[in-house]
Amino acid sequence: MTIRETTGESRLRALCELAEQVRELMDATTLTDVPEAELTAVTATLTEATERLRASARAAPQPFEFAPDGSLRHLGNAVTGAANPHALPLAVERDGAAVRADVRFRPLHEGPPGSVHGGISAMILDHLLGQAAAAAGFAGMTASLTVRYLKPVPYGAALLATAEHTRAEGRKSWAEGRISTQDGTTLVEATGLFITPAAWPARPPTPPEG
Ligand SMILES: CCCCCCCC(=O)SCCNC(=O)CCNC(=O)[C@H](O)C(C)(C)COP(=O)(O)OP(=O)(O)OC[C@H]1O[C@@H](n2cnc3c(N)ncnc32)[C@H](O)[C@@H]1OP(=O)(O)O
Repeated sequence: MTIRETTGESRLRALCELAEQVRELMDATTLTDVPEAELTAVTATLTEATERLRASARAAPQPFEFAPDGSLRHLGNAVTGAANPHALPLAVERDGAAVRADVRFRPLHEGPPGSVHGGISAMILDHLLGQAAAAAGFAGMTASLTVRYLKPVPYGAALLATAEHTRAEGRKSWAEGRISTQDGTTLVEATGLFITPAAWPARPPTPPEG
């Protein structure tokens, strides 16, 4: 894992604003019902905007880096990274070896008509379980993830995702978590095995919040 010094905060803010606008664009694209000519015109505008962004490009998304307050962050992460339009972004809060995040999926995440794609739920839980393991001091890579889909996950509703570290054995560590409604009904639950690669330090740096 390469950790670099803080990038210019003003530029990063602009990058995060761009990513947020792209999320808005993705939502609008998913739901738009404008006439075909308008679709064609917007596509031309976006093609031009895409080329402007590609005028200068990095080889990889924003890396792990230290924020001005000293915390570690990963703005390029697909789940939590504010500079990555793919991310919700999930804002993860930590309480000891447990973590929680408010989640509101969007029509963009549709799998079966009217509900969220199972792979999207699994991605959120994978990340959250990984953060729970890391919060307990056992940061690692997902070796396996078992997901049980109990009820369809709606989009548009305020949901809660929680996870906690359960046990560790050498470099292996286990966590479990779930996505629930605000009234506590579990919709999806998961257990995961995380392995700290032998090459990593024994107790790697605390992972970024959110
Ligand atoms: C901090 C923010 C949270 C981030 C959360 C998001 C996490 C992710 O999405 S990570 C991305 C997805 N995961 C990956 O890409 C992982 C790819 N796999 C790997 O890199 C490696 O296989 C890795 C690191 C998991 C294990 O490799 P390595 O350390 O060489 O394992 P190895 O030495 O062979 O085995 C160690 C132990 O784990 C066990 N093990 C290894 N792989 C697995 C597996 N897939 N399933 C079950 N057990 C396994 C072995 O049997 C062994 O057990 P024991 O010690 O009891 O004999």
